[in-house]
Amino acid sequence: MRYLLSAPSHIKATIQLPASKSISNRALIIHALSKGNDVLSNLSDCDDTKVMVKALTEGGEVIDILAAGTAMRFLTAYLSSTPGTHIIIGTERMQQRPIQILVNALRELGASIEYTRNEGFPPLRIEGAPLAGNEITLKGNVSSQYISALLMIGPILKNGLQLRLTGEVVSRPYINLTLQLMKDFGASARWTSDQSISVEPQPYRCVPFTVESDWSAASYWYQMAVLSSEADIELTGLFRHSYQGDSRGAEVFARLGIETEYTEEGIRLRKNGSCVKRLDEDFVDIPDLAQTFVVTCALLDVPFRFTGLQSLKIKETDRIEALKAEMKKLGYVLHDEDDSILYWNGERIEPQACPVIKTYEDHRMAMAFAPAAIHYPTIQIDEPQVVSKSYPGYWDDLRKAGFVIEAHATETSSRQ
Ligand SMILES: O=C(O)C1=C[C@@H](OP(=O)(O)O)[C@@H](O)[C@H](O)C1
Ligand SMILES: C=C(OP(=O)(O)O)C(=O)O
Repeated sequence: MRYLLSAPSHIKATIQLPASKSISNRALIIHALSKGNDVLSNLSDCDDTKVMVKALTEGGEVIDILAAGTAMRFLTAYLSSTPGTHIIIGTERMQQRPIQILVNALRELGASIEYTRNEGFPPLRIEGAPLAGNEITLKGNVSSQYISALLMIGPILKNGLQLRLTGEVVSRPYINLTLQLMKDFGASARWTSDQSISVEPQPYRCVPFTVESDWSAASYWYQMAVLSSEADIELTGLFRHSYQGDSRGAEVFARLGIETEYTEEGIRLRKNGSCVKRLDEDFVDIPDLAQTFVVTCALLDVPFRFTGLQSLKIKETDRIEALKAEMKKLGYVLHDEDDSILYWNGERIEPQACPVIKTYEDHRMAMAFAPAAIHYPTIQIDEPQVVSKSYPGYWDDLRKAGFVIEAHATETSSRQ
């Protein structure tokens, strides 16, 4: 299936954003480890959280986490440290996303984990048992999810846990998010230096907890606000003092002319028309916003150089290659360097007359390219259902904001 999108001439909407999947999935693991009955409110209803809920409530010998990186990594640590034998599987892409750094660290703690297919990649066969804590050294420059996964089991390990991270730590705000949630649930965990974290062997306490809305999802609404000639958008469920690193998106969008006003319910976006001439930004802390800003800057005709993108190659798809290929369809020639930098100096070619944007089973390709309909009225988004990984209501929310969405069957979808 494909969606042909027609954007409204001006956007006025109040949108209840989905809950953060990163917070939901951490709260679920910690809640399971705290063995209490307190309620988690506003859990996400996205695919990545649904698979986590199912794994923790139904268990079962084979656990399929589909495309959820957080579920794969967090459950690997959780299942290793709790009794029971499980095989954890995922999509074809998940079988190409590395997990060796986490598996090796868990094995050092005494975990019993086997690769059932390819060394270093899921699926995994895990025999869970209580683990004893230790001091572990691991790479911090591949995925922060390995570190978050280990940290969350830290309080239940006999001697707690000391982690020493090597290399440039990527996605550091996600590690801080983990530490913050652990503290909210009564754990004692903290950075002891720039590259070391210590967790005390002190059990979690179960507390009622409300999940904040998703700041990564908010970024697509900022994008619509900045690309459209007039916009009045309110996003509800975001907190003024957010735990989420992607709330920094508000500061970056301020440089493109969007002001953020905090309200009782969330935030309101206003255009002020002042925009930088070029944007240079390091994305090492905010990798999930890279697609949003690549599409936005190009369409605003703002040349850019984005660094710190080294984790993009191992996400839902190789996002560096996907961005280059799909932006070319819209007439923008992007360049990459060292697998970690994307830049655009203003180079243009003739855009395709009716571009069909491939989404590569990556929700963020669909969500970041949809706002481009404001400038490209013939744009189509292929396999739009991919958004359910983090934001199942995305297309309904676009309709609410005045977009008209026409579904077209494609050969593959009409055969299904
Ligand atoms: O811990 C998390 O919730 C996440 C960490 C980041 O991954 P990496 O640490 O692999 O960069 C981010 O891209 C992902 O969407 C969610
Ligand atoms: C990278 C992402 O997710 P994950 O790694 O959890 O699959 C994402 O949501 O952009």
